[in-house]
Amino acid sequence: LSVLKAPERAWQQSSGINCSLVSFPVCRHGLFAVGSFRQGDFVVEYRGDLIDGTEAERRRKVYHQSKTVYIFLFLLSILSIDAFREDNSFGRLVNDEHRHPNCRMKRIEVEGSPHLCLFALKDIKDGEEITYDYGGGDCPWRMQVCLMTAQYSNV
Ligand SMILES: C[S@@+](CC[C@H](N)C(=O)[O-])C[C@H]1O[C@@H](n2cnc3c(N)ncnc32)[C@H](O)[C@@H]1O
Repeated sequence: LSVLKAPERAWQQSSGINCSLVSFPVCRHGLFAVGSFRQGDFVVEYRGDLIDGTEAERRRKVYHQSKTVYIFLFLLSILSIDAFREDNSFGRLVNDEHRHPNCRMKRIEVEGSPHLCLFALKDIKDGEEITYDYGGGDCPWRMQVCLMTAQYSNV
């Protein structure tokens, strides 16, 4: 495997996570704020294997479709974080919201290693779901929302 050097995680563990997990019937889990965040705050890291584009492509081919969604490409797809593993980290459980996300994914460098982290785009209240825009690509659940909206608009 062409897995790159494992990122330094100590800083994340010491930063405290003010989030909790909630389960849904449709999309399984989501992450919710425990306490509030201010605009610009660090919220959670998207943790997983740091891999290169070739390895990401290889994994896409061998994974079940439900797992490929955890491969987050960045730096023009040169690198990826693959969060397929159920490791009790919270970042991998954040759901997509392309219209009104409250967080944004940013790449930061820690001691020379890239990390993907969610930062608050606006103030987030206690109990609010943490979301970000997954970006382009096929997201079937977005289509379902559109269909529901279309049905309502015909009423
Ligand atoms: C990175 S995971 C997010 C966490 C996921 N809900 C879970 O329980 O593991 C991405 C998957 O979550 C689901 N998902 C994410 N955003 C969603 C949304 N807005 N509506 C419905 N399902 C969503 C989809 O099944 C998607 O493949």
